[in-house]
Amino acid sequence: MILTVTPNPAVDQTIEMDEEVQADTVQRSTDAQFNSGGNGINVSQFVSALGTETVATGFIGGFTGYFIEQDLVEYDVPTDFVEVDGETRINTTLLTPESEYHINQSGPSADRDAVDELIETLQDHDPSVINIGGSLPPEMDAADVDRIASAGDWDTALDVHGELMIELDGEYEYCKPNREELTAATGIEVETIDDCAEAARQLQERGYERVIASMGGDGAVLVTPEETLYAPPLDVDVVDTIGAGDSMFAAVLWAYEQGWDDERALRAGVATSAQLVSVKGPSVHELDPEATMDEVRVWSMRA
Ligand SMILES: Nc1ncnc2c1ncn2[C@@H]1O[C@H](COP(=O)(O)OP(=O)(O)O)[C@@H](O)[C@H]1O
Ligand SMILES: O=P(O)(O)OC[C@H]1O[C@](O)(COP(=O)(O)O)[C@@H](O)[C@@H]1O
Repeated sequence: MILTVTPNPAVDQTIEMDEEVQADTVQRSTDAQFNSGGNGINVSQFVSALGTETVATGFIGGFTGYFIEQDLVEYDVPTDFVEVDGETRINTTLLTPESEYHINQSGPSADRDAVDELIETLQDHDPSVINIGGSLPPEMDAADVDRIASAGDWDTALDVHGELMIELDGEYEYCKPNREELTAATGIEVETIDDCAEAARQLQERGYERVIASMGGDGAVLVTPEETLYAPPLDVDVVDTIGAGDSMFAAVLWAYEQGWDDERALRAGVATSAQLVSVKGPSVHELDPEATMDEVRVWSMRA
């Protein structure tokens, strides 16, 4: 079972406007919606859409935390969050004709006792894989992440900020940095596929067994202990790329969970993310990588 840990979940509020933002005047939105968010939660939604068992955990609080629990019922995602004081954050995205504005709150604190309670929750579920995704709340640090990863007989998959990736001391089975995270973790400006492979290999040397490094519309590189693979994206009409990386990671973990090899896991990740970017928003109830994964081309790169 793939269990996800979202240390700092969010209610994502998306507001659309048909004009640019101006100071000192009241403006009106044309559309607005709320979704539950945070990388781990997104991964659980995609794992569920792939038809596999999952549980979403992490820290929640207040009415916004309640919203997330209720919203996940809609997606058939069982939850087992640890409650903390304060309100789960609201992250606001403002879409105007010319620009996107993002304001992410810091969220309520999670102290050592809360992390201990979370570890007990994970142990009760006995997952085969845990996915830890997104930023850390106030008071939680890299040592807490190492502690969670080593508290059970599970594989740990990470999708956290690049700066945090290099503060960790534990051994991790999977990570999925995007371009910015690769640069933050290694200092390498990722422009070419070779840059991406080099940055991913450097991360692997720091204790990440398999690195799934994604480059948006330029595809993805998978570095394993044996080889380096590259796959370009599928040629699809892109509606938006919200949740692309989370859908890719969910599918790769899902594929490994089924015993698939590296090449098939990468194909599944590329096919699933292509399906997601072809529809509006990150909310899907069903994903079917097997319908298109044979169209994904995979090259072996020289190590
Ligand atoms: N414009 C695009 N066209 C086709 N596929 C895309 C596009 N953007 C993203 N993808 C797919 O989603 C994967 C993850 O996207 P990326 O933007 O790198 O992740 P993140 O959301 O973590 O930043 C890519 O490797 C690719 O397979
Ligand atoms: O934890 P952070 O870095 O503040 O980011 C949280 C935000 O990232 C998201 O998980 C989206 O992730 P992506 O930017 O990778 O698509 C939102 O749902 C959430 O509001």
